[in-house]
Amino acid sequence: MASSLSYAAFHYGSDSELQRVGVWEVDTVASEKSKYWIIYIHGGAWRDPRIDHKSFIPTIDAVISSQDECKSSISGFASVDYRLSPHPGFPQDPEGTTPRDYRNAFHPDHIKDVWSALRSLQERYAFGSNYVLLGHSAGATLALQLLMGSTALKGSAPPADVALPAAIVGLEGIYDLQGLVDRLGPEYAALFVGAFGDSSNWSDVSPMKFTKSFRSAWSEEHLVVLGWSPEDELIDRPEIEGMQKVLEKDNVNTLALTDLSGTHDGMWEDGRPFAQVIRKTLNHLKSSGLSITRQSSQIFDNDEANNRQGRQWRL
Ligand SMILES: N[C@@H](CC(=O)c1ccccc1NC=O)C(=O)O
Repeated sequence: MASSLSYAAFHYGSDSELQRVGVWEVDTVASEKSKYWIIYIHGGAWRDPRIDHKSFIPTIDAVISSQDECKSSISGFASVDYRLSPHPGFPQDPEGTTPRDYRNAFHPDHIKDVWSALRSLQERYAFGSNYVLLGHSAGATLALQLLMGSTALKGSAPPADVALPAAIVGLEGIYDLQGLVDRLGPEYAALFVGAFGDSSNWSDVSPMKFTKSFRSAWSEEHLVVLGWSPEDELIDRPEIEGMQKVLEKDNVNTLALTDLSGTHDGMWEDGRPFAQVIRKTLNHLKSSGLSITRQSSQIFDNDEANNRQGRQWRL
């Protein structure tokens, strides 16, 4: 399992204990063009201290224990931690907490950390753009924010020396903060205020509200995969379909996989649903001529309304 791979964690910054990445090497010597690193950004609404880089382990296990030959296209796995905002359910005593352990991040700290983590990984392993970047929930927001450049960095220029990925995979992603609050209720606003301040700041950080082109920063070889499960009790279908429309308007190669199974957090806890998405993404990258493909399932075999009962996250 992941324990059969060599694991190491290193820090890419010194302000916070959370400025670290975990790395599981598979075959990092071969730098063949056809091999990819698989890099994960966890979710937890920018604030949940219970979710960290190790939440990627079940997915790694599911990939390496499968018989699928996609394993031979993987150089290694990495999973990014980043500074978190305060969580009201897990208050910290500012007096008794060291600055390194104090969770008081505020936008753009989270996305700046993701850029720094990628730079550090690229310096160490020299994989350039040969990587697939997956993000779950708030991690999917962060992954797509890389394509938004200075808009998602409060006006600062993104680092010029960091290569963008060959593919971005958004899983159960948050793409429009205001839209989620409007559709699903004011509890969602509480998740976003701690990270971004009041709603006047939300459109700049919401990928679905990006007014420039998602294609302009990106090379010819590129792909966005949007994964979603109808059993997700926290993020609804319009969130994924809305993002898909924006990407397609910008002529981004987009693959929507809306028939995954599992609940919002159950998917990474299980690992197999995300492993399946990784397999499909690698196969898609390998297949020639990345033409725009749609694979959205139109089959509503789950009663979404039932799954929406008690839309409540665990505090
Ligand atoms: N467990 C989180 C909530 C959370 O992660 C979440 C809730 C609703 C919609 C998306 C969420 N996470 C995305 O990263 C918390 O307690 O803050």
